[in-house]
Amino acid sequence: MNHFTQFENRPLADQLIEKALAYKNNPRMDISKGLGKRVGCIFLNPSLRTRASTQIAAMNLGMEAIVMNMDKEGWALEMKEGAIMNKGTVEHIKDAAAVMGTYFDVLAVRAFPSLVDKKEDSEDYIFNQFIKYSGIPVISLESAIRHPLQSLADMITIQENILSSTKPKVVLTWAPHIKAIPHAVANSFAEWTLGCGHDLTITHPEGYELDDKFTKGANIEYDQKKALEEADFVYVKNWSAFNDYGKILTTDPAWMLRETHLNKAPQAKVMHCLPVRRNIELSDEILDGKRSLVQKQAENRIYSAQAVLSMILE
Ligand SMILES: NCCC[C@H](NC(=O)CCC(=O)O)C(=O)O
Ligand SMILES: NC(=O)OP(=O)(O)O
Repeated sequence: MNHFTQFENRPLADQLIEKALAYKNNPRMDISKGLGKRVGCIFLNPSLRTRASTQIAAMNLGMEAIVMNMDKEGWALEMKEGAIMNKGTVEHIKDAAAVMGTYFDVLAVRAFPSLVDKKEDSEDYIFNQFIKYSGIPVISLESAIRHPLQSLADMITIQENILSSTKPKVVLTWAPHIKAIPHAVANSFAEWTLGCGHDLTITHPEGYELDDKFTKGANIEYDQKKALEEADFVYVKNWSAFNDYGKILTTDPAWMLRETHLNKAPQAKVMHCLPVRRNIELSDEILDGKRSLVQKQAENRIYSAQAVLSMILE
């Protein structure tokens, strides 16, 4: 594996899940694998889980992680080709990424979308500049359109919590939020869930259709109540509109998942990538109750990152 940016194929996903579970069982089994190697973790946006879990994963492999919060600690980066840099940006991505390529063996980058320029976001322009100019393997720590380390952790969590041998019914439900939120988590969750062969239903208010590049093969159901019937896993997430790009079309609180929504899904487990806006996206009763898998997902972020780093080191 060279870069890790998206779902590639089922055999690779299965291999990553298996590797992650082996590391979960024995986190330091490959403690010398990354000796003498460095991963640079570049954050253009805030993070708790991704930052800490990637560092722990690197440490478990004997690898050194250097974290740079570029939005606060680094020079403001210019991303535009041919820019005349007479304003706020200090250093061009060409120069900065090339330097990173000489300092690190692997680069890991978080670059959220603008939610303003649909074309640039859809091309994952900023993230791809790091690939283009660093010349080393790059891992996505959430780009404008995908969050593959989160999805890998989610697939591990689903696998650990499947009750029967039959195909689980997975439901991705939109939830209200006070801000315009990226599509990356929802896109990737759909991409990985479908890629791993699960049955996926997506429910959201009209106007919140995701890019169909990620949802082809899913059942789209606008009636949330109907969508949730007999669900085994319910993934709760807000995203802003994709068609009317970056807009908030509704904040209808009826879409916030509560226990009563799950009357017809007694076995349903509830997932969220965190951070979660309590009692806006998801109710306390669900987050603090028996259905919640959110802490297990967060824990699995370590092993998802460790499996990916390990495979890149090979
Ligand atoms: N990495 C996990 C989620 C990151 C981001 N959430 C946020 O920006 C939440 C911000 C807030 O709640 O104010 C998202 O959904 O893509
Ligand atoms: N789930 C997730 O990516 O969390 P952070 O934004 O805290 O890294």
